[in-house]
Amino acid sequence: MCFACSPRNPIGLHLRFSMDGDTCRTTFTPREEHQGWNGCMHGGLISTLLDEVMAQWLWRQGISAMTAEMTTRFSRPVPIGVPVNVESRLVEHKGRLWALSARVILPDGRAAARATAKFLTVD
Ligand SMILES: CCCCCCCCCCCCCC(=O)SCCNC(=O)CCNC(=O)[C@H](O)C(C)(C)COP(=O)(O)OP(=O)(O)OC[C@H]1O[C@@H](n2cnc3c(N)ncnc32)[C@H](O)[C@@H]1OP(=O)(O)O
Repeated sequence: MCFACSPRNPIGLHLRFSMDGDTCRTTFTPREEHQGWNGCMHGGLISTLLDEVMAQWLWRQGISAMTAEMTTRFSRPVPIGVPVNVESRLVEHKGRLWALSARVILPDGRAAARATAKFLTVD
């Protein structure tokens, strides 16, 4: 029962994804229970959004892969109650290794966080 995407996980984020050309997208509005710093979404949960949108890009191409490495830059706070768009793209693919990038975008179009990650295909 995935914490990020399962509709049956009672404490999950219940994210829903779609492909838009070569981009995987989701939206999320953080609530009080997702707070870290006062009034802002917890950074670990922002990382979850970024990790999941990249994993889902792969899943939607029929690729089962686990996150092997991820780097996140938090540029601006994500305020509680404000909807954000989250998107990912493929950067590079070599053998079992897939490199992707992702962003969390505020309603004014500015990126609040960016990540790059390496995924390895698993059986
Ligand atoms: C019904 C709906 C279902 C929905 C499902 C939605 C799915 C989405 C859910 C997703 C949830 C969200 C996502 C999550 O939360 S995924 C969960 C978080 N991630 C993990 O738990 C992963 C833990 N790690 C592992 O299990 C293993 O380390 C893996 C499987 C990743 C690799 O262990 P494995 O034993 O298989 O491979 P290897 O170690 O021999 O390495 C093989 C080669 O790769 C090279 N290498 C390794 N690492 C790196 C690196 N960082 N940069 C560059 N290269 C790297 C390495 O040098 C070697 O190269 P070479 O020596 O052969 O040349």
